[in-house]
Amino acid sequence: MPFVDLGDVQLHYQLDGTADGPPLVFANSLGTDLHVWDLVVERLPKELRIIRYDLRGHGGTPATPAPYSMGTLVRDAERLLDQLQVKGCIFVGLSIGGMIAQGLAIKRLDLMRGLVLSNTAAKIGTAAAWQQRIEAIKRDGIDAVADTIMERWFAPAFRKSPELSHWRAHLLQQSVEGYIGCCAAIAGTDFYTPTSGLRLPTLGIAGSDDGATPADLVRETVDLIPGSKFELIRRAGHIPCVEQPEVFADRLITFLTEQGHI
Ligand SMILES: O=C(O)CC1=CCC(=O)O1
Repeated sequence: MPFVDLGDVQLHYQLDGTADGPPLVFANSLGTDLHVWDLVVERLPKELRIIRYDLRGHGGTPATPAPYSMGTLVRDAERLLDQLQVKGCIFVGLSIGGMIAQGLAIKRLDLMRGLVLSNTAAKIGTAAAWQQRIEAIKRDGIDAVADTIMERWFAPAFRKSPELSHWRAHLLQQSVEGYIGCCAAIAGTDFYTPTSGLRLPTLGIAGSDDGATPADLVRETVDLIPGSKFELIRRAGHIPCVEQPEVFADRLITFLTEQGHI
């Protein structure tokens, strides 16, 4: 279980692949951890240096007191990459992880040679809706909103599969403090203007049945970056790396190949 010491928190990460290979970094979504990438990572070329980490208050990274700002979450990613001496990575972010990816590219373009923005946007939802979710969870726990979240995460067919209970339990394992801390960071983020100034190779990925960041919203953000590519994954909701890992890995490998990263 490797950690980097960020001062106020020990950030948990995992390495796969080849230590001196081209770096590929993954940031998870709200209510998940680095295992959300398991089914994709196992399909990727072993020559890559694959770095996955757990957002603050998720998985093996302890929670610090909520609320968090997006600046803090971006700094966590920045310090991880600096401490691991990563330069020229392709950074893959899912949902809030994709907001962190945008924030890091805006702040430290020198760390990156490409972005993969999966099921994310420059702005997700409204501050009022996130505040309502924070209050509901403080009052009744994550369990009270878990069924609604499953509808946002997964397409109807997947919701009938036995795997649903695994991902519901996965959500409930996350720290309440970490979860509401990250909700506050999303509530306070609008990257529309700075993201439209980004100039780097970008792949956007959306799910046809995404109940949290609909495909049109993802496309609107990805289109802010000139030359970006967009892929729609059918029969997938908000977490296509879990629902359609073969397709997700295939689209990612194609992008990595086009960029000369593998
Ligand atoms: O739980 C949701 O609504 C889905 C989501 C929004 C941001 C994120 O990371 O997950």
